[in-house]
Amino acid sequence: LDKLNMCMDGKHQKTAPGPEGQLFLQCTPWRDNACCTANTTEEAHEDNSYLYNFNWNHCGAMSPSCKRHFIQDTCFYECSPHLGPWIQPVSTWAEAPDSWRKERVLNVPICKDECEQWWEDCKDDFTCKSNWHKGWDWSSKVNKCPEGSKCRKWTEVFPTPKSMCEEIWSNSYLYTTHLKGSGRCMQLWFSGKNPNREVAEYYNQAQQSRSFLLSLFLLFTPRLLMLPWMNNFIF
Ligand SMILES: Nc1nc(=O)c2nc(CNc3ccc(C(=O)N[C@@H](CCC(=O)O)C(=O)O)cc3)cnc2[nH]1
Repeated sequence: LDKLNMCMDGKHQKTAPGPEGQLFLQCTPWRDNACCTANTTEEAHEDNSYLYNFNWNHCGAMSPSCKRHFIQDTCFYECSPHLGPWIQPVSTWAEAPDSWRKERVLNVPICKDECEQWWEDCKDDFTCKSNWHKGWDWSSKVNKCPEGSKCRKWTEVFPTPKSMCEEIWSNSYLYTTHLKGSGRCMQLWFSGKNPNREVAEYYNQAQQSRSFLLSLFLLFTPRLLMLPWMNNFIF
């Protein structure tokens, strides 16, 4: 399994990444190597698309400047072949019955400048919820604000860019202080060669050396000495 070139077992992703000739508009940067199909990328540009029947306009029409970021997020989420280091199994018993996907991404390091631009462009919009994954009223075909959550100013629901990027998709993203082009954060926007491969390489290395050090530690530390520390996990 190649963590640097794979697709998550989500709702719409392909089983393996590969070239796609005809990706649509904002998703075209992924055409050389993508986890999405052409159809998915067309849907990504629609309101209430069949992808998730998700209604961006749940508190009045979302502004075009804001919506383009959500379209780009959808392209990134559906098409990225370099999310391997952040893919996690969805444990149906611990989390809510999250049956619409088998895997998710957790803490993908998003570039500070992209997150801030996204938030700036949505500042004058409205929403009723900070987590858009859960708790909607689905009694009609699309999501509506549930009873008791009123539409509020974007900046009231999300006081900072960090709060928006991290909360909106249940910590899919981790806000960083790195800038696009640094090779230390994932970019939703790019043209030409996908800059996220080397970012995935960097974080994959870091994860591997951390788990190597942990295994050394476990190998050489007598279990009895660890008992007091193990109490942390029992109490
Ligand atoms: N970056 C990124 N990360 C994501 O995880 C992501 N996820 C979606 C998918 N969005 C959604 C939103 C709501 C429901 C939904 O059906 N919510 C139900 C609960 C479903 C369940 O937990 O089983 C609800 O209660 O509202 C599904 C997918 C779209 N873009 C993303 N973009």
